[in-house]
Amino acid sequence: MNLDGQEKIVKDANKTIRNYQNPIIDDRIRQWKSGERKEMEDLTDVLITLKDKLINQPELLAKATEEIDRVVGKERLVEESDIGSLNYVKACARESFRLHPMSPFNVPHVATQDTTVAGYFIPKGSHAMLSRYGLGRNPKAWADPLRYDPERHLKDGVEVVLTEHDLRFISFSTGRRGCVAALLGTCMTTMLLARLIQCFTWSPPGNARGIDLTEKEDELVLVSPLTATAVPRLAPHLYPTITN
Ligand code: HEM
Repeated sequence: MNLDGQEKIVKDANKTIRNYQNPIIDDRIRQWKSGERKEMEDLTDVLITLKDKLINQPELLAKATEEIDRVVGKERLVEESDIGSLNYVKACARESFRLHPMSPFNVPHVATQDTTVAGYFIPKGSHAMLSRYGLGRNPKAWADPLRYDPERHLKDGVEVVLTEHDLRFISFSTGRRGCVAALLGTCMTTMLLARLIQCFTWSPPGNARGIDLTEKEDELVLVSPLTATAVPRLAPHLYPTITN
């Protein structure tokens, strides 16, 4: 959407920020490469080491598969009634929501009156945009924020949900304009993920050793299209067939 020509304004603003930031980042990359820098100090260091951290982690997939096999078995497909017992699968979905929002910002909202949020004065009429990306990867809210770690959402005896009441990430937003269908969204997301895991054994394509998860510089999408090999792991009669 390019309402009121905002695309050009945002692109120009990004260009200004990049002109300022890039020399700092380039210098930091040089310091890591030369061995001059060894300790992570701030978000720039975290981002530079992202590529190493986002290696594929087959052991996590194995845990999710094990949970589905234990709760559901291999004789039937995952049903909605299983969702309450699939805490690890939901933790994986929740971790993906945190780390990989499908858009960098929530829909803009306009302040209808002067207000103060967390010490920041927001005058009436301001367009407020919440950064999903900035919140989900905020090192003050999340330890080791760029690590894909579903376990961080697991607490003994507590059912995992995809909403985040402390707003440390904002997939469904909140308040009067928050998503009215968070429960349905949770159900659809969990069912889809659980069935993809239950029905197929996933591996990198061809002889590749892993899947390249590097993100584009200015967008949240991957540099290379995501391709993976899926091999059915259930009895053939469990796969719905398409009939015309
Ligand atoms: C994983 C799935 C979903 C996610 C992450 C999601 C996320 C969101 C977010 C962030 C908003 C707030 C937008 C804003 O700031 O104005 C929103 C609003 C809304 N969502 Fe969802 N949504 C999901 C699924 C659904 C589904 C399945 C439905 C309906 C069947 C739905 C219906 C709505 C409606 C009607 C609103 C507008 C609420 C209002 O402004 O009063 N959402 N959603």
